Amino acid sequence: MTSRPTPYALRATALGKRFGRRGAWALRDCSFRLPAGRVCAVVGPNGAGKSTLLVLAAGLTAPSEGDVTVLGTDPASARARVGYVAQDKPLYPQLTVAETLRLGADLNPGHWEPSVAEAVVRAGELDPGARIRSLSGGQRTRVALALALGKRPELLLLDEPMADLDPLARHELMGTLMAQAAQYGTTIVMSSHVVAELEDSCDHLLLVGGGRVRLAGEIDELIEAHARVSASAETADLTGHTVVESRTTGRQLTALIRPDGPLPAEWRATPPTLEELVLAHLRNPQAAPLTPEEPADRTDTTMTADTEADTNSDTEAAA
Ligand SMILES: Nc1ncnc2c1ncn2[C@@H]1O[C@H](COP(=O)(O)OP(=O)(O)OP(=O)(O)O)[C@@H](O)[C@H]1O
Repeated sequence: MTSRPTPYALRATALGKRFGRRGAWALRDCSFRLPAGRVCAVVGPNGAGKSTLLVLAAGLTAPSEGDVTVLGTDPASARARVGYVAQDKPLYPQLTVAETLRLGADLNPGHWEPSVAEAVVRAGELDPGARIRSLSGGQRTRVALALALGKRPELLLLDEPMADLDPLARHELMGTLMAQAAQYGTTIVMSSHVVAELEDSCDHLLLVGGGRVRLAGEIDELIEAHARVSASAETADLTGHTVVESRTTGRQLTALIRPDGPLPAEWRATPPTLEELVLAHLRNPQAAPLTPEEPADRTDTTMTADTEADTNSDTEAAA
């Protein structure tokens, strides 16, 4: 299988999903572009639409409106090149660990790397003969990640992958994911509620709130676009700047803003941490979103004819 490099691993345009004809929108008017090779954090409150976005990207459900392009093609055609680990890590409980990995090999002919999957399982000291039903939640997560990584995907979609792992396992598996991204240029998209944990490993952010994208872009650029300021409440005037959050305590005004030009020298301004940036936007859902402009060219649809849908795509259980 050959394909020309695609500039975007994921691209959503006015993407929306509602469950049932009269159901509420789980995701709406969602537009963003994720360049290939990035490690992207998807954050947002419970029910924000993070899992829905990943399910749409994995091609397991169809959008109600708009569209999503995965590795330059439609999600169903990209499935053989995508690893997806769902939040509840579905696996076959009656299979052993070794049988599960063999199933991964059977479902991914031509692009299965047994040594990668086996190394992930071995690092958790899992008995290959143990049945999945006998494993703890964290151990199942490890097997699900082994399946996804063994597939040597170009894009990994991980829904809260670290949620039930102990701190050591988190550290070790995050290291494995980062090594995979660095060595093979794998794009990783992972949802998480632990923002502080993402700061060192992720370079791109998607903040979803109320079913919409609130922040999207490179983390460095998003941080650079904001400032934490403190100034005299009597004289400071925030007019003209985009105010995400502001608070007055006594004579002191503190705010998180998106400056529109140079700030007065007497203001104290520091860049926010990723956690401060995310929390300020979550606390203030009315704050103006910051997402990249849509470029004029749409150069991500560059697949060659030999990248047709792979009919050997995996089952939901072993995706
Ligand atoms: N299969 C479904 N049928 C009906 N409603 C659904 C379905 N899946 C999700 N929803 C609804 O869509 C909205 C977004 O849910 P989603 O699971 O995408 O949020 P999330 O950001 O992943 O939340 P969490 O952080 O709690 O995992 C919620 O209101 C949820 O109830």
